[in-house]
Amino acid sequence: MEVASEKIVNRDEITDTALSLFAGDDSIHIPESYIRTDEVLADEVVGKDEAYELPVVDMAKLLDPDSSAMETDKLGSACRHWGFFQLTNHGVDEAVAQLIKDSTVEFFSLPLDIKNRVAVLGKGAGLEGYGHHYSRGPGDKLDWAEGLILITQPVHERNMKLWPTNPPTFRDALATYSVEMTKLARRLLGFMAADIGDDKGELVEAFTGKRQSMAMHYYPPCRHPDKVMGITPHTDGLGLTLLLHVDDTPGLQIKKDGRWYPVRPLPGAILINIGDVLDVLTNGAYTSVEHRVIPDAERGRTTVVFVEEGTVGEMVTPLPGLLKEQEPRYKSLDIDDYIKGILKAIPERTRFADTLKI
Ligand SMILES: O=C(O)CCC(=O)C(=O)O
Ligand SMILES: [Fe+2]
Repeated sequence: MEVASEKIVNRDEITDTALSLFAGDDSIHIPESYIRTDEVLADEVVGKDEAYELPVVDMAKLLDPDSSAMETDKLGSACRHWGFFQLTNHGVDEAVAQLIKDSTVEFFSLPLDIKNRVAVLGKGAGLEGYGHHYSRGPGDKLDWAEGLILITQPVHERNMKLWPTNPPTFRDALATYSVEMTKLARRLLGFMAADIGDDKGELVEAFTGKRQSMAMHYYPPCRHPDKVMGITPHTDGLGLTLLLHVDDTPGLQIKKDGRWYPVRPLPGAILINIGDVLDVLTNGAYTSVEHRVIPDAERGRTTVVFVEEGTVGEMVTPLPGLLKEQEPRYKSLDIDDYIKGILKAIPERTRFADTLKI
């Protein structure tokens, strides 16, 4: 992402000390830079004595003419009220999903010097590569995780110096998985379009041929999960996010009405969440949801996240077709300026899309 080279977002490298810490070395105290107890405990986590259900959408029911309308309503309701859902029967090629899962696990288990061959290139050099997740205030706090972020589409924007060659399957896994996710996103967007009343294909068009990126995360277990954050609370700044759980370790929490709801990964499901840009494209009908990760006390957790951008031409804007019957709730902005805006907003922990609200 060329525009990402603005000197504003920082990703710290993973050091030997960080890895020993993550490996649970008792002789190392958790450094202050990882301690965020106040923030972790600030808002209530729903659970223990309260039953709750989070949205699940079934792709097989969306595709079946007998159940499609009802399931589309369910999809719409999840996108409007929760901004996320777990998608079952999604039809993703199992071998392709397995390849990216295995390659990711293998990558994170490699010695640090090999992983650091694709390390983040340092302050101001862009968001891609292996390292800590980008720092999102307060101060210089670090997330309890290793991450690898890469642009996957368009092909000419791939930064091959940062695409791991170890394990040898990784590059192929990334390329084939991104194709598979593109197909799935297309399909889902078609049902979202039906739900919001976009009968001109504008929503699918907005995502066709646009930039895509992937983030692989490994959240090591932490014996003090009330002290550290696996990923700082945020909304996804771009369009649509599709998340694959590599294991069944819990950790992701979704915020609704001021409380955190832990997600229990459904075996084989893909988790979908609405990013800020999709909120804008739907003129505020869909909600981008705040989420965070708290590491598990016992088990590591690995995820593979695919993100797709969406624009009308080059613009982040409500879909023109929707504005025939609705007043715009967001101003329009060129995607390059929008990305500059979100990069500036990341360390400030603000949601740049809010500045476009009318
Ligand atoms: O790994 C997860 O559960 C969440 C990752 C995430 O929020 C992101 O990559 O934006
Ligand atoms: Fe996210």
